[in-house]
Amino acid sequence: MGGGGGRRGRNGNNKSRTQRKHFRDNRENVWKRPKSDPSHPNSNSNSNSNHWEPFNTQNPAFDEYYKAQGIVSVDEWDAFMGVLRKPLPAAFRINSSSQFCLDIRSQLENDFMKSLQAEVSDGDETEPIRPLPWYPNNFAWHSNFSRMQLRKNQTLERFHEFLKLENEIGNITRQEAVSMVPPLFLDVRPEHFVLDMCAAPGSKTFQLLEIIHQSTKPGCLPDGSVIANDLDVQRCNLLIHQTKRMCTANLIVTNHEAQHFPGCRSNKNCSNSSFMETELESIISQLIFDRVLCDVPCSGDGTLRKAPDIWRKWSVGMGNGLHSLQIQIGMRGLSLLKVGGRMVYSTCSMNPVENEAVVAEILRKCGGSVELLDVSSELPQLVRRSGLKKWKVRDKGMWLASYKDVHKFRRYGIVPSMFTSGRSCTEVINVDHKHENGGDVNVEDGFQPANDLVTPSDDLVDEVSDLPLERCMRILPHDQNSGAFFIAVLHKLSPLPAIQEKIPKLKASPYSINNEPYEELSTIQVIEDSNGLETISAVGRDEKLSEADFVNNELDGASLEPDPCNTGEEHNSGDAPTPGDEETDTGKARGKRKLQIQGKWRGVDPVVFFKDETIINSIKTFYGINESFSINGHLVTRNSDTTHVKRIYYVSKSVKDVLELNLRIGQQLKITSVGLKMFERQSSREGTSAPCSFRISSEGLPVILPYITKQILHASTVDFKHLLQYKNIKFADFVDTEFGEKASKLMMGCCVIILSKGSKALPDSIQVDVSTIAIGCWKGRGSLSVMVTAVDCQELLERLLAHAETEKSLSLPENNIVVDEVQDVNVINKN
Ligand SMILES: C[S@@+](CC[C@H](N)C(=O)[O-])C[C@H]1O[C@@H](n2cnc3c(N)ncnc32)[C@H](O)[C@@H]1O
Repeated sequence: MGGGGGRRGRNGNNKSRTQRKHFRDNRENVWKRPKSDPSHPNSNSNSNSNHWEPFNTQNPAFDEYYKAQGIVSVDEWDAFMGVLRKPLPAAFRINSSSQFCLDIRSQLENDFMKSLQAEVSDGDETEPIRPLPWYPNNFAWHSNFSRMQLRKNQTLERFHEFLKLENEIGNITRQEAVSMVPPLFLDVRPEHFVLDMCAAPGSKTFQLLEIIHQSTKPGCLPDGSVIANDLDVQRCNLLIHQTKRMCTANLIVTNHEAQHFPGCRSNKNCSNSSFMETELESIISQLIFDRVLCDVPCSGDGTLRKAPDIWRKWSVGMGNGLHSLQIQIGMRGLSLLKVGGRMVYSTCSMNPVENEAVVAEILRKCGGSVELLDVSSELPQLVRRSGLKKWKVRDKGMWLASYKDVHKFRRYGIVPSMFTSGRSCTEVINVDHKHENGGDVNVEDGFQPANDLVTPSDDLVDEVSDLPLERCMRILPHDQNSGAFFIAVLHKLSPLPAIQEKIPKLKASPYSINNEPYEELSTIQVIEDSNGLETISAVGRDEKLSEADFVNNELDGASLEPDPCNTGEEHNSGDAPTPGDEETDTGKARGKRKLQIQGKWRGVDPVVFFKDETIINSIKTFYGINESFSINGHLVTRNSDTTHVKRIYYVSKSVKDVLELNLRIGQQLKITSVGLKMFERQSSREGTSAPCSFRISSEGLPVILPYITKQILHASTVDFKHLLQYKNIKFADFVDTEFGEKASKLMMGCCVIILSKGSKALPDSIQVDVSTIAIGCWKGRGSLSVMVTAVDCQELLERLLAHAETEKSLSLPENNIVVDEVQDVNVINKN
């Protein structure tokens, strides 16, 4: 496929030596920051200089800590640190459930791989882009350019534009390569019910949804679904924005502390239920999941190449402070997992206290009901290292030989589970007494606390874990030019034992809201019955947020555009868009205002089933929606006053079941976002005279398309392209006059135009399939207008042109007409 290369005359073989050199120089770039940055050691705060200086990538505490942990051998240390100090190459993933995924892969393989090589190389063998060998179907790619280079280097402009556009549409997702790994080990299938416990900003949620949606036919929804949870409400909004590109009816976004995620147990025999007895038998009575992703908050030192500021901030305390929370989240995840299910525990940290120590403690607590899986045969091309069997604990400049030192040196916040043995104080002391009695060396007597100048000798920590921690995986940057990650795959064999635990007061984590600690001292009790269903009782901080939590809070993702399906959307005074400008209301200022409004109403607006028969019937009649489309019970809104509903969302069967459960149990689940926007009230000037007051939204169109029998027409390729280009065409101006006539006879209001395969408009009754391209339009008095965003129009046009160019290059005689149409479009472009 030709992509856009030919059209823009960027075939690249004529690049000058200077340009190539410029590229090579750029590739050796290091991160830079303004010299006047006050946090920079060499900064001169009075200087207005525009000079950029390399980030400081030195942190002696980091070196000392990791040298002692032995995550790499002494020989490798320099290579490891060398790569860690280099910027991270960009990586991205093709959305495998996108209609255009094969086209995009082919464009990368056949166009960009070659053209980029030609543009940038001068005998340089390094491939500018290449598929990640361990990712299935060549759907994930590594680029040797950092994000900064992609933005700054002119020779890469076409590729950068391609990435930007496809990312915005949702056909690709930029994501750090190693962050793509945990969902792959989760072994998710389309029928699975998956919990993503700490999900924001949502790149892994997106991957999970892709897997769930894989190979679903048009108009069908998968049986499975994903609940994506995050404690941080602003990051939840980023997640909603990310996953909106997926157009899914199988996602629920919630806002809970993962360690206290509600079990939503309902009493099936509850007599005041509004459900029929027969229905009760088939509905779920508690949330238990087939798969759980536990990608916990962590110190993040695996992302040093992407976020070099961590060099300055890093301290041993970051990992130590999160250890207990990580265990709690892991335990909660396992208690919500079905017997036989898989949970992946992962962090983007290299620190064993956040990794092996957490996994070891989870295994100890679960006492044989959970096993650590050996997944060495899965993804064999992914280079990874075995988990550590022993590690060292450090606190405030001191190495601690065992938990006994914690008391001796008054190290609060250090818990037994951080140590390789996982033993508590009493256990350690008992062991020492045994040693004394047996004539062994008394560790305490002989122990000299290490200080910052002393590297711990191996005999300080001589214990080796007897748990199979080597089955954990640590991905290190210098093995395959990536970031670092830690992954452990757990399998639940039987119900968890009853666990009685004291949870110590936790330090504030980097993710806490307004720097408040997550939890006061509390007691948690987990009791699991023989079916694997459990109850959890805990006393914890109620994380209700006040309006003040939102106001003036900038979001770190600059492109954030909150999704209207968030709480409070019905209270927003924004006018419904007029035909032709659907979903174009994405200005940042407006986004911020909406966010504040969402904050105000968060937790107040429940999700309600939309049951207004008059409206539903009017929609069904207007679009001729086939009876086989499950509509009743699948529509929800956030406004119980249905006369003022602006948007109606569609939910899959599995999501519907969860919502019904949540209603029965008094809305324990705090739902931030749910459903696929399917219908939107049309309140434009034209809309008031339309017989149906709801139009079909572009997100919902693919799901309902096979069931629409009225207000639908097939357009020839040329007329379809003209619609995308001009946005509004008078009936008399269509090339195919018959089509123009048919369009004029549609009812006033929303209609659907399908691209005919071939040059002529086909009969309007043909079946839709995965390759069907359709857009929502507005039939007005004298013309048709598209109701698709400008960026969607652009992407569709480019894709159609790319197809036509491929066909042209194949020179098939029957494609002559298509080629003419391409020329036609090019001529229009020039004008
Ligand atoms: C490593 S990030 C998750 C990245 C995410 N899985 C992804 O792939 O995009 C950790 C997330 O945990 C969230 N978090 C922190 N503490 C939490 C808690 N107690 N419960 C739930 N989420 C929490 C943070 O807001 C942050 O978004």
